Amino acid sequence: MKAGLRLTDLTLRRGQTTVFERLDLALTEPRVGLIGDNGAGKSSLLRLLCGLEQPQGGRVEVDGTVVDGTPPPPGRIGLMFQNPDEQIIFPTVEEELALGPQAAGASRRDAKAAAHEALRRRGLADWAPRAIASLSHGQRQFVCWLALDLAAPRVRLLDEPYASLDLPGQAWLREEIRRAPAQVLVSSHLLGPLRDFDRVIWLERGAVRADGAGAEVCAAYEADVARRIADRPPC
Ligand SMILES: Nc1ncnc2c1ncn2[C@@H]1O[C@H](COP(=O)(O)OP(=O)(O)OP(=O)(O)O)[C@@H](O)[C@H]1O
Repeated sequence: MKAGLRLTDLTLRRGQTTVFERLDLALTEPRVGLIGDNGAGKSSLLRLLCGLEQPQGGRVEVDGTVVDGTPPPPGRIGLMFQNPDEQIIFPTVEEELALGPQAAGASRRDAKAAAHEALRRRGLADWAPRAIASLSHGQRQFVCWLALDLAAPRVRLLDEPYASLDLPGQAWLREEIRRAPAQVLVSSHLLGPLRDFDRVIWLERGAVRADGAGAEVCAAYEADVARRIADRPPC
């Protein structure tokens, strides 16, 4: 079984909108960035990879197994949602963080202990009993990352993980991603954290516009955006 992600001849339509038409991609690098304008297809790609969306044509494979809509086994692939409220299901931080270890077979007690330890190591021990409803949007994003980290899937998909993080939070998450023992795909409008990735894919209306080293692809996208802004007719 070959480790990695593969999309073959993939077509996705939503109503009248064709999101992807016969897209082919093979992703084996440990860090892959996804960039592009709103609506380019970044979230759709991540949702296809974890089976939340089914294509009309083609195939999605994770580590050689076809994604067919049945839930993946614990430990294979996990998604950090763009909106934390779509991901978080429990009312308190410790319950949410205990979910991954429990799904992997830990007892309730051990899962809670793992949740507490993960928080303690990050200087957040007092978060354990907190109600999710009492956290800010950015703090909920922390919880989503920690939940994914405790679930420890081999592949981690992060959809706009920096969207609500302050500057210290962005630096914290960059470091967490750098150290994660997993393949990580990050969709982001914030380009800084992706520049040192081995591979960044620029999606444009569901097609690959550029694919290569992070620094080059991010610079090409920025130059294109600058051109488009310069070409805009004055208001
Ligand atoms: N629930 C939906 N129903 C119908 N069309 C949708 C839906 N969600 C997204 N789309 C369409 O699918 C296409 C891809 O959207 P997607 O959310 O994957 O883009 P994105 O690159 O993640 O955008 P953003 O940067 O705004 O998050 C767009 O044309 C969008 O309008």
